[in-house]
Amino acid sequence: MTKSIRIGTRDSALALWQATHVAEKLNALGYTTEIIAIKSEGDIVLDKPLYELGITGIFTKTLDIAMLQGRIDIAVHSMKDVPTALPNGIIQGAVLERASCADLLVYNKDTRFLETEGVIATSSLRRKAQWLNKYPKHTVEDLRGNVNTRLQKLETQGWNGAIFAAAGLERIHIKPKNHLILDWMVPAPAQGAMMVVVNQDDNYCFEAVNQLNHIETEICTHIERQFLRTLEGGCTAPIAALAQYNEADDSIHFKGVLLSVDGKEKIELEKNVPIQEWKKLGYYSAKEVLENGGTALMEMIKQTLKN
Ligand SMILES: NCc1[nH]cc(CCC(=O)O)c1CC(=O)O
Repeated sequence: MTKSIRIGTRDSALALWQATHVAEKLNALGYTTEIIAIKSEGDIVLDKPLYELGITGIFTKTLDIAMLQGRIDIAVHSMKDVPTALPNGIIQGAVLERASCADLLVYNKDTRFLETEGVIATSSLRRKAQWLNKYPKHTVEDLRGNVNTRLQKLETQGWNGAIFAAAGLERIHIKPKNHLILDWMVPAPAQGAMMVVVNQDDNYCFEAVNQLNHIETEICTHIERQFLRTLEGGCTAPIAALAQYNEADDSIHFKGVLLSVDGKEKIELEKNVPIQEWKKLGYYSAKEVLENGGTALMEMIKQTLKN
């Protein structure tokens, strides 16, 4: 029996690229596919920073509903936008091989402002906190919308620059001349990876998409998301994490960071462990951060974000 696999996606250029990428891979395996673009509320509600809306799954909510209603069979997400707890009835079918996980600064004129004072734009708590930690004299302004909207605003607003995920720009073939890879900034958990989700009891689609799973990326993103979930306990906070597999000695290198919203406080952790310990690495790393002042810092973050 063959059926056409209906691939749900948001309708931004980046999301459509990602869905098409998955469709092509499934087609190459002999599956028939169809892309269904659905407008997500994440693109519509723009009058408040996302964290103020108190919704962690703002980018994924609409597709989750469409899937639970049977309007689509699978959904393709930027994995960093997927809440660590999936809705009931929806499971992870595949994690695709990670592209670049780096953040990059697109600047307006030149980078001389880095040495002095400057204004950069981002809506990400993680990017803002890390930026202010490194450049305490700078100001960070809020900037939301999809990648194209954000680039347009950068041209007109008089900011010195704005921060983007390298993977997002690469996928839609945007290569701003004025850019700087922020190699010191720790990425969001699962940045640069894509997740395909399926209905829990849809064996046909699970079997199809699971063939696209990249085990190394699955393990590394599992560690990063477990770190996030253990630290946050359901609230949003400036958290960064990166796990990297080292083939030479079959080990995982992990880096995790928790910062205050103003970037003044930072708790960092870095470790190298044998691959065999991957399953609980995110959990133990988060516990270590919590014990080293992280519990108090999380409390402070909650208070700050309430106002
Ligand atoms: N929240 C928006 C979002 N979600 C995923 C990406 C880019 C692709 C990725 O990081 O996997 C972006 C854009 C950005 O952060 O600049």
